[in-house]
Amino acid sequence: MVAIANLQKMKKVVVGLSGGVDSSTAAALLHNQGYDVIGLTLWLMKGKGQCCSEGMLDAAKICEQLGVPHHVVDIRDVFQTYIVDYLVTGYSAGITPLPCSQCNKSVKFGPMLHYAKENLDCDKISTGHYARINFNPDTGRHELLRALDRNKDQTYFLYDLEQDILASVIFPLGELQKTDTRRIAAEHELETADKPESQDLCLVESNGSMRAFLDKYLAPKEGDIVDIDGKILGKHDGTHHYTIGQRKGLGIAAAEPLYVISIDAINNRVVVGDRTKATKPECTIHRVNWVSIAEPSTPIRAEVQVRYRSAPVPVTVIPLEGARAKIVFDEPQFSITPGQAAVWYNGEKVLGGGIIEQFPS
Ligand SMILES: Nc1ncnc2c1ncn2[C@@H]1O[C@H](COP(=O)(O)OP(=O)(O)OP(=O)(O)O)[C@@H](O)[C@H]1O
Repeated sequence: MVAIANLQKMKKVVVGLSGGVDSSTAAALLHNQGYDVIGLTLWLMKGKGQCCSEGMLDAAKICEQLGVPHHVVDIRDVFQTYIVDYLVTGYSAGITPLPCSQCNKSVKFGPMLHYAKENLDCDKISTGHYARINFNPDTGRHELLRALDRNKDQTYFLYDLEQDILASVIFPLGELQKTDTRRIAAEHELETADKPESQDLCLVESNGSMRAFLDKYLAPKEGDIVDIDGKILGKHDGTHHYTIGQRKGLGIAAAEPLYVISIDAINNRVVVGDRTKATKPECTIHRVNWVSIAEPSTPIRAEVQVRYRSAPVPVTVIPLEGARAKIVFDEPQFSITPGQAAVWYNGEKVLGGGIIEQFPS
């Protein structure tokens, strides 16, 4: 009897439902596999209104279709602190923060697992992310691997998940192509089967643009656009409207294309220069999380991605004290942006990642 009770407990899973096709299909697949599925929708954004309630309603419909319970948890305050405040503080300090990895760690997976354990006596959670997890018995670590659908792979946003979370997560879509997901959703006649893709950044989706979102929190503040020698070339209306490597929207006529090469929020200046000035041979990383391997004691070779859609490039990663690392690129790289994540891989395996630090001025 004890063994059967344990088996039943093992099979329970809380599935994070956004109301989109990916999480709906993840729930349907787990339900088919005999899991005792419980749907959970996190209410994330303040003032988002209809868009959020549509997601919750669609999630509720999926749970009704599958005949499983649906819970909604209000964590708008957590989202406000970890995402909205984080973005506003970061942009005002002259960096370009990446909210998604932070959202996954602190807003989604952490609170979901906490709620599942505390309220539902359940220690497994699942989402519709495209990624894979493999337990390596030799190292005792849960490895994070790229999705088989490389175009949908979301490991860049998941590098910050720690071992205790990875041990509790199931990614049912990691081995599927997106076309398979749509087909399975249609076969199950899921309400969400034909729902359009959501945008990469939910805040942008609900505000029209990142600029519109930031303008709600940060007042315009006119300042100078200067070259590397401090010569004034134009005016800007707030350093938070700019990002490293940006070329469009500078409003400066010049013989050669100019790019943002640094953002000096303290002196309210945006510094521009030609493309060569926007390349860097190395950068330092903080808040490093080693994922599939333990922190090494010596430098390692890897391929790093410095933006979600950027191609991985060969590097040496040098571990530093205090959850930091230095990355030395084999070839200098364009547009290394403080605040964005650098995630390093060995083939399909995520070795580690962290946040790019500001460059010394
Ligand atoms: N508000 C939410 N509540 C619970 N889980 C969520 C929520 N938003 C996202 N998730 C989970 O995180 C996963 C990835 O979210 P993302 O925002 O990247 O959406 P997506 O890839 O378009 O997936 P979907 O099609 O399910 O919306 C979702 O598949 C879902 O499992």
